[in-house]
Amino acid sequence: MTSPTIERLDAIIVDLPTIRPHKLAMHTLQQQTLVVLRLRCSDGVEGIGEATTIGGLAYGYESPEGIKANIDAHLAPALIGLPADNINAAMLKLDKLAKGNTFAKSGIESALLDAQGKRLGLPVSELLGGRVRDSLEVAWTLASGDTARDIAEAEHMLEIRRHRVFKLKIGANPLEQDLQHVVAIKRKLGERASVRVDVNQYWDESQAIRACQVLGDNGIDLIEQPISRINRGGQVRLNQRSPAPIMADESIESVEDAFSLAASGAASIFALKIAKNGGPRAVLRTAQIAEAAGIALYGGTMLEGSIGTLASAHAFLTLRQLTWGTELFGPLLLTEEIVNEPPQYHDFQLHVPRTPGLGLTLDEQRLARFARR
Ligand SMILES: O=C(O)C[C@H]1C=CC(=O)O1
Ligand SMILES: [Mn+2]
Repeated sequence: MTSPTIERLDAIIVDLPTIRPHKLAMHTLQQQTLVVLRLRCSDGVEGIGEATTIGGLAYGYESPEGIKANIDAHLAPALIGLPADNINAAMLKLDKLAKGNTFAKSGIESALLDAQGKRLGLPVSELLGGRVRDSLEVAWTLASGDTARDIAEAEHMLEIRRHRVFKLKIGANPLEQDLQHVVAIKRKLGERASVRVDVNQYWDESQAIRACQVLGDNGIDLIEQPISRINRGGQVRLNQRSPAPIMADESIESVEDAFSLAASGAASIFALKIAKNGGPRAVLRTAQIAEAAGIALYGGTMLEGSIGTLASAHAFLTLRQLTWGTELFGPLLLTEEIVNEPPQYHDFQLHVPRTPGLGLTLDEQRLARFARR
């Protein structure tokens, strides 16, 4: 049997409004920009993928415009004519051709898996070896910038049984103000919710030493990326002395970073992100490193829309342990949807049906409406 070949790969930049401003230490999102990938194959099958980052170049080394330019000029031409059903061979060729570019590679790997799943009638989770769960706990990020508004938002999420785990974005304000904000929210929610913080690298070690102590003493369950990814020694020391566990996020820009962090003992939890590792298969390599090192796992997001969220979810469904759940809420932050099958969130979980591929089809009209011209 001859293999179908890859005929075309298009990268489309899509701008979608958010339900409210989303304040991170380095950037406030007023809208989110997705890069949607369409991979067309000679057997008529189309795979879709997504390569999305946060805040242009404020968060990571790739911007939406850069992702598209590199795909158009370098990655797409290298894929044309390759067998569409050999994902190992296609990704190997891209790894030889391009250093880094994990966001672009993640979108492409997702699209290849989606196409292969549709071709074989199998969900992506089954292509990845099989799921061990059908749904994932999903945390919500409180990032309105206002304590009272964040508390009201959390109460509403508990009431409608959508989220009971909350991640607070801090780091941009003076330290004392941030600590008061977090402690006030935890006091109000009490044992009804797990409250965690993400500092997005904004503290230095001297601030983090005290802040981690205060947060741990006040019932905060997890502290994400308190200091710079560059300060490896500081991360190791904090991981040893913080009463609340430390999670690595920005520190992981590749599977190799994950190995090096595990070897130096710099975190007890890893945030898994397909975009940072180079795709749903690549992120499972980081998960395996963590498992071997006794590091716990959390399913992270780059605030992707439905395509990137489902690509992540299919990988996370296959994990042996996912102690800290996920934050796959990206589609819920957007006011508009570009797929025909919006992801299903209820009872604190994202539920992933066993439909072929990622289980999504593009809503062509809405895609055309929001695509950047
Ligand atoms: O983890 C990050 O740093 C990025 C992202 C994930 C959730 C959220 O609100 O922002
Ligand atoms: Mn983070």
